[in-house]
Amino acid sequence: MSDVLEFAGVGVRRGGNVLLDDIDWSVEEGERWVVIGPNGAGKTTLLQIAAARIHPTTGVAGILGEVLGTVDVFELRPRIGLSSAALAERIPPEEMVRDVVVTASWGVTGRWREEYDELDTGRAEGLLAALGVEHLADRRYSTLSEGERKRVQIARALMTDPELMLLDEPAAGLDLRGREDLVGRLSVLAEDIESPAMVLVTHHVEEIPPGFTDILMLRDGKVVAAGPLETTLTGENLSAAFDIPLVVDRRGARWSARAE
Ligand SMILES: Nc1ncnc2c1ncn2[C@@H]1O[C@H](COP(=O)(O)OP(=O)(O)OP(=O)(O)O)[C@@H](O)[C@H]1O
Repeated sequence: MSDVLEFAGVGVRRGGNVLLDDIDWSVEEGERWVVIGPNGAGKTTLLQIAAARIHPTTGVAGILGEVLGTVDVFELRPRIGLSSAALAERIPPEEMVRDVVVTASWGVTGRWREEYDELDTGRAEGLLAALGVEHLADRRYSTLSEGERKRVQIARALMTDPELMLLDEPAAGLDLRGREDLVGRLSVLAEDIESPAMVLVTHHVEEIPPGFTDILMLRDGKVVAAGPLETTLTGENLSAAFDIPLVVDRRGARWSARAE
């Protein structure tokens, strides 16, 4: 079994809808994957399985050497760092930024009566510094800009020193400067061999940080293409994923796409 993720025939159904259909996918240690596809393709559903938040209806999902359904998810989840809009919505607006990060070590959002030792608080502050937002540690989360919030969410996802890092549309809602700043920071993380395996969901190839290695393209819950970025991120594959003729360009380690 693959070290990080090993999906075999994974499918998800809700009511009469097929959200994911027969997905085979494996992620090895050290890999950094982009998951791309149009609205409704199944990207978030796929990430929710990888995060051990939902179970597949069919097939087998291996996560960090365990098989989902045969393992206590509460032991598995701290090994996975997750940053998503759904998780961000659960952060209490009045929470102090430092606490938004430190509470990840208990797997909760919202500080209550837990005791955190200096080591935890020190780690949270170090992660805020690594993301360039240490000066915001004593601010309330609700007072941050969207770009600042995104960076705090990533610091939180790293708090438990995860073996797998999942980022669902981290650049959504950011302006150009915010996007470029975030892409640069994610690139530093991606190029660090100490970083966990990473999976980043996006709609835009412009948001792929340098250092990412592979891409999975989804459409209508199915895999259109999967493999190394250099050979898989082609106009032909992206056109098939988005169902319009697209041209893909690469300049250095950055990608762009436009209609043909
Ligand atoms: N509980 C549910 N019941 C029925 N359909 C659902 C349910 N949850 C999601 N879906 C549908 O499944 C499809 C895939 O959803 P998902 O959120 O995984 O797509 P996505 O690729 O992340 O989309 P987006 O890019 O818009 O965020 C969508 O058509 C969505 O409406």
